[in-house]
Amino acid sequence: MTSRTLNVSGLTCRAGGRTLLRDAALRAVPGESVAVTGPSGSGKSTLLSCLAGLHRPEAGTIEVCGTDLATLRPAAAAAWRLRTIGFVYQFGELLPDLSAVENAALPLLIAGKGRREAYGTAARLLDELGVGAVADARAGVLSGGERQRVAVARALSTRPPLILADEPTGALDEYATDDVCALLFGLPARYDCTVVVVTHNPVVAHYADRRLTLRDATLHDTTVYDTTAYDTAPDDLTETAPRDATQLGTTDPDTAPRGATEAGA
Ligand SMILES: Nc1ncnc2c1ncn2[C@@H]1O[C@H](COP(=O)(O)OP(=O)(O)OP(=O)(O)O)[C@@H](O)[C@H]1O
Repeated sequence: MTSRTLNVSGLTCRAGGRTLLRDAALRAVPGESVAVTGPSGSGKSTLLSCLAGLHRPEAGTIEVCGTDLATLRPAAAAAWRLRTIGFVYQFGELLPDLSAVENAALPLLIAGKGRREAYGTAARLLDELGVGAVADARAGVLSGGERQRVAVARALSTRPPLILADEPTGALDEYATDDVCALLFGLPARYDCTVVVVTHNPVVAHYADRRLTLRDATLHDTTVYDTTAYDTAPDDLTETAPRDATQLGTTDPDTAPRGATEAGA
């Protein structure tokens, strides 16, 4: 059986006096990307916070790479997070007075790596991600697209199995958005990680293997599955659907994969 990066079930979460998630399920494997869309204030960022162990849910189980987050003590959680999760935010959130390579090396330095190793790894990653030329530039002068590439390098520097990105293209024009999407959604194939992206933008969501919509506290699978790629009977599709380990627990006939409701998924 494939080991899962994410194995979430029964997730119920409240914030600001509202229930944002009710009995949500989410599974994902290495090499897979998931986009989460939904109205403003529906709880998408809070979902990411739950996955990172930064927001404790009211109910449910969140396992990330086999670790049940409920068992993590706060002191251990930070070190676990550093090893396990890379974050990409809307504006890159780089330290503007540090160079690109210094920003990308930070998680490694915090993790206790020596300067030579940290800077060497960061410089290689910047090269791989197409921003080697600006490695020594101050982060504050980078373009939006460059900034996000450096932010992705920083997120990847400790080689975490899970990358969480919250509106990573929200501050970019359409060209830079395409560019950053190609990079971000290409990471699972290149680095065998799992990428979860929260976005308002359906164009961005379209890049993902799986698309979820959070609305009225329910996480729907809104992926359009290409059933023509399979020559199996419809009943078998729930077993053989693309990247079958992300399972979202929806029985909504409007949003479930074709064949899934007939199969009782
Ligand atoms: N720690 C908190 N304390 C109080 N309210 C919170 C907290 N975290 C989130 N909320 C509230 O929960 C709701 C969902 O917030 P969240 O940021 O998760 O939504 P979102 O879908 O990411 O929104 P947007 O797309 O606008 O960024 C909001 O009404 C927000 O004010």
